[in-house]
Amino acid sequence: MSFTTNATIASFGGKLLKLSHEAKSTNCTMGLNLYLPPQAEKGKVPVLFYLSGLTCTGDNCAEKGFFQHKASEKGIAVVYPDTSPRGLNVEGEDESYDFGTGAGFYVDATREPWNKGYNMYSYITSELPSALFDAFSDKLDADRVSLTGHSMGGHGALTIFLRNPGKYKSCSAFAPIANPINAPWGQKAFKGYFGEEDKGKWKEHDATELVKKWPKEQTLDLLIDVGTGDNFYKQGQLLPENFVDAAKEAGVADKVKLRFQPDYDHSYYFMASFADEHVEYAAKFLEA
Ligand SMILES: N[C@@H](CCC(=O)N[C@@H](CS)C(=O)NCC(=O)O)C(=O)O
Repeated sequence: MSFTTNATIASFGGKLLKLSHEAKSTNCTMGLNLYLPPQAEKGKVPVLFYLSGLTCTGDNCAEKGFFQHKASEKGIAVVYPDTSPRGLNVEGEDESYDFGTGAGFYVDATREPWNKGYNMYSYITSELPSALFDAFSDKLDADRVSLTGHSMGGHGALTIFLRNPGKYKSCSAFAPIANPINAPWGQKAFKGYFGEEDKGKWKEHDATELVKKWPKEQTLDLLIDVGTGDNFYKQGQLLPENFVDAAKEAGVADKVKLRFQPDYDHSYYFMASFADEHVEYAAKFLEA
């Protein structure tokens, strides 16, 4: 599947490409940003997927997350996908900021009418990477891929990583929704996309539930930052302690690092402040 390049922007010595493509899984045209560091001019570079939070497109982090700074130095490409399908005209998709448009929650909906295109799990784990590694086969290394993300995207990064042991080199998260089945944002989304009957399905996309199933023989190394001034943390939307407690109970918490960063809020000032460290962290595993 080919991409249209809508803009090419110089950034930290590399190029930020504003791309769009027709996606089958989401049933619409999807926009995204791809940052190619200068090293991609000479050969394949590893790839870091940054999954965004509620209301975002691929632009928010590309413009103000400052991941390109360290990615350029380390020679890592960064993919900034969108957060949902757009313009499907599903009734109710634009009624609230935390469900529907901009709020795909990185799941494949099973409930009508959302299953017509709210399939962000398949899009992020399969269709988008296949299309990118095909179209940029001389620049992107399909065997070295890591995940990071913020809030709903932190939930996406953690759950996609935990559901696919061995597929990704590393995972980190900023203020992730770490136990969505026990938080208002997650409950609203899972009720809408899966319905209320099958709570087993909810658990399949809950990081705190998934970590209990992580294979003990495989080291679980995660970096999670949460700001103490984050109102969504204070409101119980994120619940990172539940995740760490579950990892401890499952005996896999040795390398799960949860850091509370004093005073930081939920905004991109927070991501920009720690972006270098998260790229540095991914670089270790990506051998970049
Ligand atoms: N609009 C929501 C907040 C949504 C929100 O904070 N979204 C975060 C991700 S969960 C974000 O990154 N927003 C876009 C931005 O700050 O650029 C509200 O008013 O409560």
